[in-house]
Amino acid sequence: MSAQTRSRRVTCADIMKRKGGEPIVSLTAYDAPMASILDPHCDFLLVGDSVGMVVHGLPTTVGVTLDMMIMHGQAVMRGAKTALVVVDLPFGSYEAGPQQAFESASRVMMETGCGAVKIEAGVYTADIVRFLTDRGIPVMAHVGLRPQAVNVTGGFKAKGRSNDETDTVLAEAEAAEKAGAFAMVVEGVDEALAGQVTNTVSIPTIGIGASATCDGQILVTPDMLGLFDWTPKFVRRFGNARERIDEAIEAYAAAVRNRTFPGEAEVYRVKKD
Ligand SMILES: Nc1nc(=O)c2c([nH]1)NC[C@@H]1CN(c3ccc(C(=O)N[C@@H](CCC(=O)O)C(=O)O)cc3)CN21
Ligand SMILES: CC(C)C(=O)C(=O)O
Ligand SMILES: [Mg+2]
Repeated sequence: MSAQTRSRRVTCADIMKRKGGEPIVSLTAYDAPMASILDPHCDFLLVGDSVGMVVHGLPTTVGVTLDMMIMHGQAVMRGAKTALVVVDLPFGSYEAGPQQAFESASRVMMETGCGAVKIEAGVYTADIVRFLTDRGIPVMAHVGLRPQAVNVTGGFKAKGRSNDETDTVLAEAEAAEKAGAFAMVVEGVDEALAGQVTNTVSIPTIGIGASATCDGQILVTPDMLGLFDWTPKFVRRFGNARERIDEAIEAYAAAVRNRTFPGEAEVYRVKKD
């Protein structure tokens, strides 16, 4: 199913079928109006825990709560008509084990109506992925650079710098696939390693900073729109939202100051009865 011609919502099975086929297009979404703009262009929308950084101004994703994810998930579901919606499980809501993960993931599914959840997968999360999948919750894994582990890894560093690191990422990917994940995000890994992961697993890989070897791509929407000054290596700015917004605000401020706003067309002249 290609974008724009869809008569029903994209499913996890649709995404799985795209392995090795037409690249999967995805972006992050956090609110209803933006979701409605992204929807016709994307196969799936991710309600990423990056919301903490790009919407709430937190320094990392570690402070994001399950309630925040549910509230943004609900908003995105109201705007996204046909794209699959995937919601990130935030830090602290699944790592304790399958039971905790099921409680969090089932709340997300029930309260938002989204189609799948995503977890940052270490090898240890295989049990969690299996437990959720067996009980009706589709899981997207997230391997490589795992932002929720920033306090252990000491920074957002690309993976693949040593054989050890390469083996770990491959092991994470294979564990997630075997445990029943329907797709996986591969973040911040060396191009050769991304190709190795994509060739090894039978489920689609969605890259972010992981080269064109992946089966699809994702970016943080405000990054690709050019809303921020920061540009890590993997981001391409497809727009210049910051300048466009700045121009509009500047024009508004000038119009207020010189009293040309509100103008003739923008005032109420109501008849008295
Ligand atoms: N706005 C935003 N965009 C993202 O892509 C994003 C978030 N927030 N928050 C959650 C994670 C964190 N991510 C990040 C954050 C920083 C770098 C970064 O600074 N990378 C450097 C160093 C890379 C290296 O030396 O290995 C770079 O220059 O790319 C990478 C990924 C990706 N995710
Ligand atoms: C960068 C993507 C994959 C993500 O996990 C997020 O936006 O939180
Ligand atoms: Mg995330």
